[in-house]
Amino acid sequence: MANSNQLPEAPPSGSASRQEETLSTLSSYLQNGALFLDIDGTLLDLAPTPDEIFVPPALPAQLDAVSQRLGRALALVTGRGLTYADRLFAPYQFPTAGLHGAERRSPDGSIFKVEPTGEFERLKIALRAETAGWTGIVIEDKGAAVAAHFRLAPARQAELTELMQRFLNRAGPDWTLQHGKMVLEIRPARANKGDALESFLATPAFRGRHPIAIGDDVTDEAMFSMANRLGGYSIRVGPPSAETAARGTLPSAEAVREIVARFAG
Ligand SMILES: O=P(O)(O)OC[C@H]1O[C@H](O[C@H]2O[C@H](CO)[C@@H](O)[C@H](O)[C@H]2O)[C@H](O)[C@@H](O)[C@@H]1O
Ligand SMILES: [Mg+2]
Repeated sequence: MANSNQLPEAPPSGSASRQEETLSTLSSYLQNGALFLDIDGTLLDLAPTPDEIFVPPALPAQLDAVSQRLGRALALVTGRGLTYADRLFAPYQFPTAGLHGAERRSPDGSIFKVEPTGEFERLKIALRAETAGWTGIVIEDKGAAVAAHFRLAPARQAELTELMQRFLNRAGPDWTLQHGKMVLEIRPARANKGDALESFLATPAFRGRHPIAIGDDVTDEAMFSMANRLGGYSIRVGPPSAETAARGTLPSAEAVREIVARFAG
């Protein structure tokens, strides 16, 4: 799988009109839409490390207002763990898929979480120990997944990829290596963001609505394809890219937040 940072990008010409087209298509889909929102890089600006993200104070209530306008057909679909995602938008709680689709809180409030095995706990400790002297590498423990971030040490990408591949082999076939923005993650292989979107769409508040998936990274491609397949719309946040299943484009998380604020009323 290609690293999102290496995706070839389409020439910038015409990007303004593509954004206008995206906004007008989005507003028509929102009439009877169900929103599936990625968090990092889509709702929130990327930060140097996972815990340095900033949640604009107005955003949680605005998301709740949008959810209400959509008859509660709004879900967060993220690589973060479920508990972490909840903390970001407290006191509001949305239907959420965490760990790239492996964890879920369904609209009825029922929770499916993946508990890390003892062996996986030992693997995380070993990974931490092995990278302890690697200045700038940040290990993020997400329970049943673990991320190794190289945003602060980009020169280490190749050796970190090799190391994570070795740890993936040790973890076994129930896990997969997820590439992301300056990050490599070992995560449960059993689900992806597309599966999460499909299963939310089968629940009463979402059923019969047009799915709209908004994301910024490789992991969101599964959700873009699923939204397209189910008669919906998909938007990639970032510079226009030739290699995405997304049909629309928005330049930044700030642009997504502006739409959220406007639609919240
Ligand atoms: O699916 P998402 O909601 O976009 O989550 C994907 C990963 O996001 C986080 O990492 C990314 O954001 C960090 C904070 O801005 C940034 O420092 C890092 O370089 C990015 O890769 C998060 O830490 C991961 O657990 C998520 O899987
Ligand atoms: Mg993202």
